[in-house]
Amino acid sequence: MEVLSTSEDHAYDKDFDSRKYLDMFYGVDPQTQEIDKESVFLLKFLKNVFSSGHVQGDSLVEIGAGPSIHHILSACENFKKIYLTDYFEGNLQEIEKWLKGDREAFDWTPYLKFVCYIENHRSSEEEKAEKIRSKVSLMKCDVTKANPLQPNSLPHADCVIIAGCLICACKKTEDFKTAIKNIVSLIRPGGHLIISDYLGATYYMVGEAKFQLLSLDENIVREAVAESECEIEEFTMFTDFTIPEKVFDCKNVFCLLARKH
Ligand SMILES: C[S@@+](CC[C@H](N)C(=O)[O-])C[C@H]1O[C@@H](n2cnc3c(N)ncnc32)[C@H](O)[C@@H]1O
Repeated sequence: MEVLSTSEDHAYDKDFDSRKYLDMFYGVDPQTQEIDKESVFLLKFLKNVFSSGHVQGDSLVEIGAGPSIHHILSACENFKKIYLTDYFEGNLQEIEKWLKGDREAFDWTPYLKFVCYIENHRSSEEEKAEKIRSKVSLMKCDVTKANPLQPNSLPHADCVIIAGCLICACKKTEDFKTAIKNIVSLIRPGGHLIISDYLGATYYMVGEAKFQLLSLDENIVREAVAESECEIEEFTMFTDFTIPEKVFDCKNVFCLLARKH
């Protein structure tokens, strides 16, 4: 049975299967252990940002991290504390399994290996995993709230990452713009915002459940970032997808780095 969902009716609490999501979008061929081209694009972008030396500090917050840890594989070298946050408790529990070294946890080894390789082995896979385990705290979030971390709060962060979340959480362009303002309120002046998301996508599947997406274009993204007191420093796009259209009708994925005034 197909369930068509938006985050408005709390679809992510009801229908999102964290483990199925990981297996579908981040599982690798057991023989080759190769990660997909889109993840390669994103991890190289993040490696370049964090090895540049100008995006670092005390704390980094990832908003809407889902059940995944791969967006902080390079960032873990540059921050003392990292907060991985998501709307759905089940996603945080999935990350917790990995942090605790649970045998049932998703295996991020191919991603750790790849990032160590592109970073010229400045840390070993084990050292990187240990850094993440010692620095990460988990927290609930909701990008529709003026303080997305409510009822919690944190000192202003040096950097916030949000990837593949806003087109799931927002129904209209106006919601998208408001959500970006909410997220930017977590960043200190001069701190950085990293966004990665999809353009022109309208749905994706996790098992039998179908999730609606907000179809964005580049202009809306640029406008929303400009209206949130941030200036875009880098904007890059990837189009060579291998994901079947019946699973995810994505057209382009972008990554951007912006600095808060
Ligand atoms: C497609 S998943 C992306 C997860 C992860 N960032 C990744 O790239 O694999 C979308 C995520 O958005 C989260 N989400 C949905 N509505 C949200 C909201 N209002 N606030 C914060 N996160 C939300 C979901 O719980 C889910 O983890």
